[in-house]
Amino acid sequence: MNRTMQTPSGRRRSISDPLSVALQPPPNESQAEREGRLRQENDAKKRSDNIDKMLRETDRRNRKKKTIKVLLLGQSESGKSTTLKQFQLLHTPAAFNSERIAWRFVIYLNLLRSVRRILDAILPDADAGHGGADDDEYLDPSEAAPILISANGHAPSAAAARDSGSAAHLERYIRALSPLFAVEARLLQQLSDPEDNVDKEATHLPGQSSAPPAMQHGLPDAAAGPAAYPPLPPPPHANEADALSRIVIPAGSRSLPNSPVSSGEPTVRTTSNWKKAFALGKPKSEYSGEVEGWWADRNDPVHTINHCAPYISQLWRDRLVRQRLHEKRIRLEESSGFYLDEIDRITAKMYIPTNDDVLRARLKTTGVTEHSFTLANSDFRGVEWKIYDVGGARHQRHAWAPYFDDVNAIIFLAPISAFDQVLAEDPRTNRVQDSLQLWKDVVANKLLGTVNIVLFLNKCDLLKEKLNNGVRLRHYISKYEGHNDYQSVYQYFYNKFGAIHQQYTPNKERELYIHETSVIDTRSTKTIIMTVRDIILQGNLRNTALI
Ligand SMILES: Nc1nc2c(ncn2[C@@H]2O[C@H](COP(=O)(O)OP(=O)(O)OP(=O)(O)O)[C@@H](O)[C@H]2O)c(=O)[nH]1
Ligand SMILES: [Mg+2]
Repeated sequence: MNRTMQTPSGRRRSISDPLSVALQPPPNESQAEREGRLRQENDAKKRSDNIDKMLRETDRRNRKKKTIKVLLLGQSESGKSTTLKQFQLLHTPAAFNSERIAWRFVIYLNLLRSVRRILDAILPDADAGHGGADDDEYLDPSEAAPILISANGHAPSAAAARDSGSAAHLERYIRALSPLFAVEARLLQQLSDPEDNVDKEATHLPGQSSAPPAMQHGLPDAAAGPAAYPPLPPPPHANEADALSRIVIPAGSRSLPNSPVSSGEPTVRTTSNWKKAFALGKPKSEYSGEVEGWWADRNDPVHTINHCAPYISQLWRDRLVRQRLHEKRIRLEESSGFYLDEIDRITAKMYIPTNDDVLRARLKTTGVTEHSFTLANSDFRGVEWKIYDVGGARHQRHAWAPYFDDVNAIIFLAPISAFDQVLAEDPRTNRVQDSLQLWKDVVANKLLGTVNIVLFLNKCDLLKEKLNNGVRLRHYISKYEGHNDYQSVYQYFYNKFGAIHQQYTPNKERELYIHETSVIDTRSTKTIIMTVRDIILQGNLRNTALI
């Protein structure tokens, strides 16, 4: 049976333990020896306690300073910035709210881009420039891939558009909406960084025209269209026409004024303080940071946009326009920054973007954006998170590598709805193919061998919609032999991305976490972000042997 003894530190030790035996006082210890020994033992205990305290303190300080760096990767339009917005909404809602009003301008630009896409499509003889050939959407990189959906090999029928009555009818929209081009040019100029915008081309705006004054204000020419078509609505506030731009499109014109950026996509350098520049006025509410009063400013773009709203609305609902878009296989509903179904709300004078509006706004990233936060209610209080959002277009990817050195986790976004689309920067490359290649490069990277990787198979909402609309995966991926329903297609992509990781990762121990996401959906994304946060934290702590 083991006996026990009490040490000076109060711990009980078994005397069968050799250390305990060695610590036992000599059997014939004198009183003086005993006092000396106890003094020594007490001193040793004090030193030991001090070391324990220092270690605890160092541990606490280390934890406090611990930073977890997460890199968002994926091709352009995969949803990286949208994911970052979701992190902001969850962790720094006050900052998100204070920036809300600045997004109004990006949303206007997105709306105007949709209008431009439609007008481009309905221009008289717009097919002429294409020589009436088969679909060649992918031949012109300036044709934004996310909007133009891949061809199915049939030449579009332009019979209806060649009808002269319908052409005149469609032309009237172009004239009625021409004031919007000046607004678009002005907003793009304000938002874009001229040094940074590689897409930039000369702004080309027609000068004053000899068109009748009514047309100069974008008012419809009632006599121009055949009676079979409903007349365009009268301007809602004719007295505001003065504030409208004077850019006009001459009748019969075959081109629109160029967008100041060739891709028509607003881009902003991440270092530029565009949100502040567009914040306008002083915040009114401490909670929302929302401001009021811009509608009193006659120069605010809302006046022109609001004035043109009924025409935009009619354009979007027009049977002939829809037919033209259908012939050209343009599905604006599936494109980024689509607001045409909510024109009245978006163009209202006192419009303030909702969370969903901000999440759906499209602003291409150049450079790198950093977002930091600490978790307030967590066992791991004091851990600082830094999320890095990068540009995903090909010419932006060189900026990723410097972050590989000390990143702790990667969230890779692959928009699997894009199986029928091509890259805007390279119209010969299918977007899912590009995602798979990029994924392979990331998972095979040796520098990232110990980094936690989370994969978001994103834009699942659009994937569902696309498959429901009858778009067939087999048409674009000939090897696919499964059914064309959502579950089968999702599983196919799940397996494909998973297999690449398994095959190419330099770290066979690494666990891969795959999530089915639609990152514009706040509720589901919030849950996913919280799960991912815990996975990353635990993985990282395990790596650094903190637990
Ligand atoms: N319907 C739908 N739209 C999405 C989803 N994720 C992102 N989007 C939209 O797609 C567009 C592009 O998303 P971004 O987050 O800007 O893409 P990005 O990866 O940051 O693109 P770059 O900055 O060019 O690298 C935005 O208009 C988003 O609102 C999604 O899951 N579903
Ligand atoms: Mg981005």
